[in-house]
Amino acid sequence: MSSSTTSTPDSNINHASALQYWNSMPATVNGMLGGFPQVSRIDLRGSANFLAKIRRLIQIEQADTDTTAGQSGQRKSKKLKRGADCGAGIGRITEGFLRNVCETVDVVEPVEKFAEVIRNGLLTRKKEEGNSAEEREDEGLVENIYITGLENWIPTEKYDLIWNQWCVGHLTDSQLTTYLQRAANALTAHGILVLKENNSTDPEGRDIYDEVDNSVTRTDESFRKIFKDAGLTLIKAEEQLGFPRHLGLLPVRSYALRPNKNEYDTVDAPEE
Ligand SMILES: C[S@@+](CC[C@H](N)C(=O)[O-])C[C@H]1O[C@@H](n2cnc3c(N)ncnc32)[C@H](O)[C@@H]1O
Repeated sequence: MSSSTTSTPDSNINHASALQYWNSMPATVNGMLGGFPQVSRIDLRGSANFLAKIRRLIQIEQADTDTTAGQSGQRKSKKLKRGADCGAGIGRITEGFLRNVCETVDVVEPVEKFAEVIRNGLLTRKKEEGNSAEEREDEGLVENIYITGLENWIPTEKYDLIWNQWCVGHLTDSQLTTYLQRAANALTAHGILVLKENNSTDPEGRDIYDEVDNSVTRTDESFRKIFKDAGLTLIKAEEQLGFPRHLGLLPVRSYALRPNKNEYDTVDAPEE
């Protein structure tokens, strides 16, 4: 979320420096959001709306191939079986959004002190006398916690949803391309891969290297090229609206991706 930048390519990315930066950040929502904790609620609501739209698209596809589904889009939305919160930090997204849409969530996060917050938190808490009904309902939500960067994560489960937010800028283009391929292979038949990231607004249309947190902020065009290179189909892209203008934040875009499928091959300009 940092806004201090210089223009250099993604070859500047150095994982050790990025981890040093994140280890120096507080394990709080403020630390996760670079000093803008007030955008968290709007962001989480926007993510829930985006996912609901995607699930409607997928349900229509399922209904078309499933004669028991009845009228297109009439199927009831159930919780997804397993989701992944990638580059999860302290679990802000799992806590504020994924818990409402997934039965189980796995977490991928390279910084141990952030993962520790999730491990010791409410979402993985064991049943104890005195816990409220709401707490018991969440018991066991987080199952696996992988302490690693996405460039090294080899999924061993199948996921209905793999959510990546404000973290893939720590991967080079080639790492991101191969990571997306691995993640796509770990999706269930109707699974969805989502990236929600800042977009570069460089007037020359370049990706921007951020020397503060050691990440690259990509243009919308760069993301779409990487998705294509990874063999993925972009089924929907949408800009997050509603962040207070005076904060001067970069545009944030959500991308929903699936492995290339014949029925989507004609979609070359996804609806915004
Ligand atoms: C801006 S925070 C976002 C955290 C969380 N996604 C959220 O939105 O609250 C960036 C996170 O990316 C993590 N990160 C850094 N390098 C990473 C890598 N190579 N792979 C995955 N995550 C990484 C950081 O440790 C940090 O938790």
